[in-house]
Amino acid sequence: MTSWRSGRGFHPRGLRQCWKVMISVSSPPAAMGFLTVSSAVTMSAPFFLGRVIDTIYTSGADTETMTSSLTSLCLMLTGVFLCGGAANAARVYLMQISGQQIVRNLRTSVFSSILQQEVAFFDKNRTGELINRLSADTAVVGRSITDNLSDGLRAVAQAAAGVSMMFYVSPSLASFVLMIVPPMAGLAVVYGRYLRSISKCTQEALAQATQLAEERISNMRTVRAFGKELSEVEAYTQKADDVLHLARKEAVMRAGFFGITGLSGNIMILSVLYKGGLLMASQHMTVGELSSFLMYTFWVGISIAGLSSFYSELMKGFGAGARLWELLDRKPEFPLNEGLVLPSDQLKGQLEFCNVSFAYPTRIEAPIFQDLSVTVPAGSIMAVVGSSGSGKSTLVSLLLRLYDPDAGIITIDGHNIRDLNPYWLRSHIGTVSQEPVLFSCSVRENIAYGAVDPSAVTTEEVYQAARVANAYDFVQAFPKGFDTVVGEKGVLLSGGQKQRIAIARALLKNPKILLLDEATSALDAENEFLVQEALERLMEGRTVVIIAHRLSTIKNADAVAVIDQRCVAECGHPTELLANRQGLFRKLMEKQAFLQEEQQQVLQ
Ligand SMILES: Nc1ncnc2c1ncn2[C@@H]1O[C@H](COP(=O)(O)OP(=O)(O)OP(=O)(O)O)[C@@H](O)[C@H]1O
Repeated sequence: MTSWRSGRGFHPRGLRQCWKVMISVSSPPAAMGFLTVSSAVTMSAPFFLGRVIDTIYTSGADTETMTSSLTSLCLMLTGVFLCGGAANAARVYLMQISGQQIVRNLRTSVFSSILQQEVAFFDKNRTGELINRLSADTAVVGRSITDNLSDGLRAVAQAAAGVSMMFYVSPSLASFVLMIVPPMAGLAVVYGRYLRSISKCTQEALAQATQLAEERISNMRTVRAFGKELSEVEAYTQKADDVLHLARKEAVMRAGFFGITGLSGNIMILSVLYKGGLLMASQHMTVGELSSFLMYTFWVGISIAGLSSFYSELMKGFGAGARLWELLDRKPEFPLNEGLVLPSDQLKGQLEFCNVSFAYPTRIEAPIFQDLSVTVPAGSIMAVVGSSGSGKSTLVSLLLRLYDPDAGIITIDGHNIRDLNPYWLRSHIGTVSQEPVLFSCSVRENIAYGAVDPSAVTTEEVYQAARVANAYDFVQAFPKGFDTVVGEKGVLLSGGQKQRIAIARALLKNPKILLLDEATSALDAENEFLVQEALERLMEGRTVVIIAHRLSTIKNADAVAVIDQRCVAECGHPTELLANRQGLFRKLMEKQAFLQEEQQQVLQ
């Protein structure tokens, strides 16, 4: 965990982001108006109340004059107070609404910023941490610049008005009493800095706890299978203890700070009574003026306490916000929607890797490819084979431009994919992975997800894609048909069913290029036949790169690329490669045939 002492002064980037968030909402100007009215009313009250007291004292025995002055003053004050109450209610309402708008804008900006980042960013940042930033950090920042801001501004306005009125009523008493303000302000700054750094550490500790919980809950089946529930609770408790430890430190500081501010407030009142009493005795102050002054002292004391709390909340927000500003300011390595857009109807789909070298950014010391070259002619099927970990899936990731090669280029119809608009590029590439990911929504929505604009997809188009993918019958057999919700990651479906929904999704996209990762896990004979048939229909008329695990798929390919030692070791028609007895492909196939034979024997 980072040290809580690491906090520094205001960061201009934080202030800039804060300002952007603030100006993204519309109601603050009106709220400011109501704030001014309600503060003016509140701060005029002590002055008029002093007048009422002086009226009572100076009218002597003339009860009639006193009654009429008192009545008119009280009626006027009631009217002013009513206006003040209404203005205050309007201020609170508008600030609450602005607050919610700010949190909403902050959340959508952070979510959008996360989704714009390149895939390598997600290799380095853990999901739980990002979710924590989106939910917890935005809430802390939002609270600190919204609910808190309204009360803080009110405190500023009231403290300023109160101090001015104190000088107006008695300049000498005001100068005496306000000597306490500079040391208190110094204390508040020190306290604020402490809070900001500790808040940053608290958010980091919370993020680690969320990360652990998120990972374990989403992989609950594994936790259960290994019987690790208790040890996982223990691990989570340790993370929660880290948060508690920081909260204790914050509580000690908070207690000290608020104890000192409370004491200072009382000392201020006592000083006013002492010095004011002396001024009254020397006829330099009336009883009404002393009463007004005392009330202003109260208000200023309350406002200063409000200001300290505003400042400390703001500092907590800055602490939590440090991680958010980083994310909001982060520019993705490659923008999603810039670059060349080719006429889609002229796209043929020829793929070429030219001397590609690549290492994952998180493991630059272990290159996956070195000078890898291979060509996939338009409309052909290229099967990619190789031992586990040789880089077959990496090849697919590079084609999708999830990562950029460190050297060499990848082209589509002769165009370097780095020059192409990534949205356009991906709209022409369909993928079906080994374990297709479905979202927790209906089958219909999952299939329509493949289209550029899912809302424009008709029911008939969804049905047609499902029919071609051999998914229509089993989906219709569900009680809610295509409206059946498939559960998180499609957990309510079997492996073969998920595959066929994913094929329907790819069909709806109608891509020119298809990247397939054949399922390694054995499906039952019927499912395998249905999936295979659906895949064959999907592949028709497209350029296909398939990470192949089955002999049948490999035999039907136009060419096979064998990946070994970080490059394409052999490439050619499967029968040609099989003919080479010393070849790598032949050895791989012999191994696979041997494994299949063993499998058959076990089944018999
Ligand atoms: N995101 C990543 N960050 C760092 N290294 C990775 C990442 N993804 C894969 N690797 C590493 O890259 C190498 C190639 O992985 P890849 O998944 O491409 O192999 P594969 O041939 O598809 O394997 P398999 O047949 O087992 O699926 C492996 O050593 C793997 O550990």
